[in-house]
Amino acid sequence: MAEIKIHDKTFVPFIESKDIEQSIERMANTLYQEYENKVPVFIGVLNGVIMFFSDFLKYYKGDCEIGFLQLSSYKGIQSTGDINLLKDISVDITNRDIVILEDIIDTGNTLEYLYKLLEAKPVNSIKIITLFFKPEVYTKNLNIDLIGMNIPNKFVIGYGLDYDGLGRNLKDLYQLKENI
Ligand SMILES: O=P(O)(O)OC[C@H]1O[C@H](OP(=O)(O)OP(=O)(O)O)[C@H](O)[C@@H]1O
Ligand code: HPA
Repeated sequence: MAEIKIHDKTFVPFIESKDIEQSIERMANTLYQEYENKVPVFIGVLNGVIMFFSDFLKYYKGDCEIGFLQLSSYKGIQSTGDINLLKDISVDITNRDIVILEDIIDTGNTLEYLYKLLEAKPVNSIKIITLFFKPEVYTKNLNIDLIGMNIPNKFVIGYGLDYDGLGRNLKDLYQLKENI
């Protein structure tokens, strides 16, 4: 894996896809044990979740349904703190057991918005899971039910995550070089 340049920034290899997938397999098995006799609805938070969502489903052994919503708040490598709901939840979740899948929880601003959005919905239960988590910068007290990997506070791209629109199609995760 070599360094790559995207827009004005250089990124270095950080986590290989095979290690990411191992972590996802563990997450899928953990959830399967919890929902064995239920049919959960997995809701992906677009856009960043695309690869995680798809790989997670491949490893999940039970019956499940899916849906999506789309939120956006980043400009460059910074959270604007201003969350835009670009697409509301695409399926009826009334009385359902829902699991929200996030690709990354960083400041927690998006998670806080999600909690407020979901509070108003008549669901049976809610779990929030994330593939990547940055514990050093997470500022909220909100519960995260399952975390795939803790990562340091450095901007990452690849495996669905972007820097100003680019980099989502990289299969491995890369880290901003200037921060090292
Ligand atoms: O914890 P936070 O600091 O709020 O960051 C996490 C959020 O940021 C990214 O979304 P983004 O707004 O970049 O939209 P995208 O998924 O379309 O890239 C990511 O997919 C999370 O939803
Ligand atoms: N990379 C890409 N998108 C993000 C990040 C990150 O490190 N944190 C929050 N959204």
